[in-house]
Amino acid sequence: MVEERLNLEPEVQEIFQCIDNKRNFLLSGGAGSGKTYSLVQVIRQVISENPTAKVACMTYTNAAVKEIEERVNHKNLNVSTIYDFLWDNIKHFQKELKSTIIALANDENTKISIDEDDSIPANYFDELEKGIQYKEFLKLKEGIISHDELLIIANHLFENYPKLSAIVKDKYQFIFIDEYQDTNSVVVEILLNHFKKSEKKNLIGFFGDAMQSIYDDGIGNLDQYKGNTADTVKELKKTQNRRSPRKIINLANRLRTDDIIQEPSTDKNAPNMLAGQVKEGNILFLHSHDGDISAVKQYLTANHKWNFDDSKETKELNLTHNLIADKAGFRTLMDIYDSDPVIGLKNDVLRKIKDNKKNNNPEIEISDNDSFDAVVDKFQLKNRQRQLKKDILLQNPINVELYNQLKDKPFSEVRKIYLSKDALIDDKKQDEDDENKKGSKRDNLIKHLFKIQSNIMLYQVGRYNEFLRATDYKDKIVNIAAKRILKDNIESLINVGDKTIEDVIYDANEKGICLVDDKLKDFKVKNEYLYNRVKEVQYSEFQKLYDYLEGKTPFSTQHKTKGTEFENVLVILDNGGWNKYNFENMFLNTGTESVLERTQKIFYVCCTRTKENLVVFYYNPSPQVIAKATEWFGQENVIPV
Ligand SMILES: Nc1ncnc2c1ncn2[C@@H]1O[C@H](COP(=O)(O)OP(=O)(O)OP(=O)(O)O)[C@@H](O)[C@H]1O
Repeated sequence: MVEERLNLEPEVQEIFQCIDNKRNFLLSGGAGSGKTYSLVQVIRQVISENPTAKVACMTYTNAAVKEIEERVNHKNLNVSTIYDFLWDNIKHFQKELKSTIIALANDENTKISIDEDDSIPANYFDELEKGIQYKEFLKLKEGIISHDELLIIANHLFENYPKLSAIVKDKYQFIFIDEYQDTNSVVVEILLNHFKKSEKKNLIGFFGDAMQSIYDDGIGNLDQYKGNTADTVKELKKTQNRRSPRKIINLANRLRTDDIIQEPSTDKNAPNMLAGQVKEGNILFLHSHDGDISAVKQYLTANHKWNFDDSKETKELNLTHNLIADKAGFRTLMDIYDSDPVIGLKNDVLRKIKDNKKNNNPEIEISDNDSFDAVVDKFQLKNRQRQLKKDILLQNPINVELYNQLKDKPFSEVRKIYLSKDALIDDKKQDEDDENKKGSKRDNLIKHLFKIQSNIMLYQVGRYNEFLRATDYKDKIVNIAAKRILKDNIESLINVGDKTIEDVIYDANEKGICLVDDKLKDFKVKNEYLYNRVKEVQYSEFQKLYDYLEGKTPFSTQHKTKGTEFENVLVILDNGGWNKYNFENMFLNTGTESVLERTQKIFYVCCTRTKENLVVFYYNPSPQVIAKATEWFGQENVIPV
């Protein structure tokens, strides 16, 4: 055996046995078992043993990307998201890409469709200047594909052109996938089935935990690929836990629904050990009849010395961004992007048009000259109480103002207005330097505001060199006088008081700190309605959103917390009529199988983030829920607030 391997964890040594035998493998382990840690060890050792081999590593969470990039920085390692990996490997095959898209668009059984009356001719994309592109939005007519199409197209390409698999296998002798459970099944199909169409050899390793598959489009588990023969995936299991104290590990073991039972690690230096002993930790189940979470936080601050200002070590986990918007102070912006009433009515009309088509109902004629208002009147949409939706909408004076902005515009224009909260709260960072990488779904207005705020923040915290690199002012600092002007300018920008977003955009532009660029100008023209709404909001509200997305508040959604760990974790269980989650049913182990499973998994993910203290808050639990909580948390730990 290679000598250095003897210093590695036993499971990592087993992985190298698989590698020696050219077997694809899966490292499974509960939360905190150190899978990410093992992944890093594997990458390092692979690079050390194969100095000329290229290694691809795909992962999801920012935390994991950061951890991997920080710990293994090597020219032969390529860390990326799965989407970027696929795109990087197919983008040069433009001829195949074009014919694949056209074939898929002409096939009625696929989701790829180009909005044309006739079937798509083979030369449809021949004139594209930039060829097929991959961006955060979809415009198939112009050859732009997005997320969902990328998967379908890549799957088709790898299935039909074995040379593609050969090229990727030649390029990367090792491909590792972190958090495999949330990988789309198409990706696994490409890697494990289509790759076989080429004789070339490479090795694929998966890392993850089936109990932490929390996205519906993920594969969930690799059960159909696991096995003991050479062409299957060999599963190796980690059972030790290095993150959490004993009480958390015991609770987590109860929550798991598979056969993995964790035990504290035997490693005396593990983070969950103190003087050679595993820490005990604390678990509490708090409940109240009024659902007042500030009372819960006061209780924890007063009785357990929690500090909610310490956003690095103390987190309150809520199910959705919407539940956080009020607490973190960005409600107006959230409402603009997520629940605009006029765009809601427009979407209802579009849905009705689609339904009519599907059900072969008589179509309502819409002419090119029809205004939005005329179309709304033609449809006469009603709510469940048989009241006209338009009338209900116009009862509110604010809505009247919004409606008036759009009512006389052509329907053909209004129908294209698309608002999504992803454009506001997507927390994937945009790497401005890398044009090929599809980054954040944030729109160009929000990206511009982020740029302004980053400038302000860098200056405020004294990171002057980074500030000078980031600000648009950088070219003009030729002497001390110029420096002084810059200082005055940024300082006057920092005092945003009750200025609106538009005031600050103009200020930052005038003072040369962050110039209004073409992207923003273009955004204003193309998204006039949205821009007009956002520009009126106070800039200080955007600052609160910025802090939230940068992890500087105590709040996180339950999904985004995957892969992270904190000293103190407060999990808010809200039974607010979700159709996909039901916490009562989870405690009672009843209800629809898929909802139960989804809820069990998200709860498992939340509880296992804890390095020290876990508190679960449940609003108005039934006696049965209390009984179960007593069994899980212990009588003394179930406390009314
Ligand atoms: N061999 C090791 N030696 C020292 N510390 C380790 C080791 N393995 C893991 N750790 C530490 O234990 C903690 C949990 O590890 P890690 O985050 O890799 O777990 P994970 O299995 O990826 O968890 P999750 O499934 O929750 O993402 C981390 O703080 C990590 O740094």
